[in-house]
Parts: sequence; C-alpha cells; structure tokens
Amino acid sequence: MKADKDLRWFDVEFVPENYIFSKENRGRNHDIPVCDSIPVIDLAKANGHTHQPIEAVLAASQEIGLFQVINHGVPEKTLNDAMSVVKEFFDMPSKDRTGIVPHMKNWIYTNSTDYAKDGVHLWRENLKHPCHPLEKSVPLWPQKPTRYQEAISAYVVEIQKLSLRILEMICKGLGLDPGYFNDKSEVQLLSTNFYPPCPDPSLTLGILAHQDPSLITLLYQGNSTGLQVLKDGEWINVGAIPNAFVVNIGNQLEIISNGKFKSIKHRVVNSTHETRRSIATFVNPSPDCVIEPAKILVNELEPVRYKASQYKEYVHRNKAFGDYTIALQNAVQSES
Ligand SMILES: O=C(O)CCC(=O)C(=O)O
Ligand SMILES: [Fe+2]
Repeated sequence: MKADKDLRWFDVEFVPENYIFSKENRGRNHDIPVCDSIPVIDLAKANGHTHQPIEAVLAASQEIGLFQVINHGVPEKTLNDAMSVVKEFFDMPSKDRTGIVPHMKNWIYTNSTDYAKDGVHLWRENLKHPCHPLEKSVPLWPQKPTRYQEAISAYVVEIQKLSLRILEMICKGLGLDPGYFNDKSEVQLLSTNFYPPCPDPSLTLGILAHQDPSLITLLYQGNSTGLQVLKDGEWINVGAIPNAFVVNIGNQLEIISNGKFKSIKHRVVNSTHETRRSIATFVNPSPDCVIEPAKILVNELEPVRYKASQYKEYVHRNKAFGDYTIALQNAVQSES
C-alpha cells in the first residue's frame, strides 16, 4: 500500500463513476483485431528511381487517411530521448507539473481530474505546448525534467524534416506546385499523452473519437497499443511497430485535396496492464493562411467540396485543440 501522499487519481481498484462513458462512446479494448490493412510504408525505398513510396502514401491517404512509416531517418536515440523525458515529466511529483500558470503562453498540463467531456473524465493526462518558431518556443517549455527542452527540441527538428519529406511526396503525388505546402506546414504544436493502466478499460476512454484539425499529424507511440481507427464502421487497433511513426491526414489536407484524402476518426482505449505514452506533433498551416481545395484538383467532375477559410478562423470556429490551446498559440505568434 502506497503512502497517501503518493496516491494519484488512477491508483484505484474500481473505475470511479465520473470516468464511466455512455455505452455508445465507450472503448472495447485489445480483444479486437490489430488491423493488418493499415499500410506500413518503407521510406528507405524512396530513393529517386522508384515512385513506389509516393504511390503507397497516396493510396493510404485516399483509402484510410492513416499509415505508418518506417526507415524514416529519425535517429532512434532522438526518439528514445524524447520518450524518456516525456515519461519523466508524467512521473514527477504533481507539484512539479503545475508550477507554471497554465493556459497562458507557456504550456498546458491537463490532469485527468481537470478536464471533463460532458461531465466525464478521460483516462489520461496531457501536456501541450507550441513549437513554432522553435527558438522562441523552447524557453517557454517545462524546465523540469532538466533534459526536457533539449530532448524535445531535437525531436521537433527531426519531425519538421520528416513532415516536409512526406508532404513533398504528397505534393508530387497530387500534382501540386512544388512549395505548395510551404506556408501550411510548420510543426506548431506538440501534445504528449500519458494513459495509465485502468482497472476496467471497457468503461473508460483515453481520447474520444475525433479527427485532427491539422494538415498532418505525426505520432510516435513507442511500443504501446491503444490507438484505434474507425474503418468501414468498425473500430480497429493500429498496431505498435517499434520506431515507426503513425501519420494521420488532418482536416486541412482533406480540404486541400478536395476530399480525395480522408481525415479518419480515431480514439485511444485504455488497458488493464499497459501504460501508453504518445507524442503527437501537429503540422499546421500558419494562422493567416487560407485553406481551400487546390485549384488543380477541382474540375467539372470534381466540383469544389469545401469552403475556403483562414486557418485561424477554422480553429476558432471548430474550437480545434480546445480553448486553452488557442490562447497558447496566439501568445507565441503575437510575439514573433
Ligand atoms: O495518444 C494518441 O495516440 C492519440 C493522440 C491524438 O489522437 C491526438 O492528440 O490528436
Ligand atoms: Fe488525434
């Protein structure tokens, strides 16, 4: 038995009532199959001579809106260092996680007990902060653990490179002008998640079903499972592939592609024995950027399916990323 002062909200034998979701929202857990139809794309094969990975990225973006990439060039050490500071952050005594006034311009830490959706708490904790422009953002990030800023900025630099590479493939594949994504693809927001084991995952959820409001999202999930996507009306598990990234087509890319690409619904379910930690980076347009279907993809057979909108308007209208996150992003943007 732990001393009382060490007890955290998830140190419980039964799921408290205010964590129980309605039947239609609840997760079914790992008893459903891992989907082997989620494409795994080997980026080492993208070496100038072959278009194979471009075709694979296009097919996956059209059919599912989500795929994994391997041999992506991000050093394993960068991944391990990032995951290890994230682990340290969520393992710190709670006084160290709440030291900075939240939802202003630094970072937001949301304990499970701080946030409720329709009165029900998610079985997760979350840390979010801006990443763009990187040099201005880093000093605003948590100072504990001491290696946090160094490890996460190294990670963000790699994500920026990888996301540009993937977007270049998409740009070529869709026939867009080179540079089309230049003002639409900054790694703007990092969101890390901690999902502790849960006594009864059939009652709870880590994250409710949603689509990402980004251009694309790159997700590193270490070796943990729990991510599910809604494919053909069924929730299926996305497998954990060591060192892979999950790439998720966000709403903005769905709009730009005039609906050719799908932004898929996904959620996270909990586990009785496994702790899930994940690092999501949202690659987003700059706030003033106008997002609309690319002209080249619109014709008589494919009429415009989405209205043009400034990205900041879209974020505001849809309360994308939540109220606090808008305040965070505006703070950094207005200083730059
Ligand atoms: O933890 C995860 O893998 C889910 C993260 C996610 O979907 C999000 O932050 O939008
Ligand atoms: Fe998401």
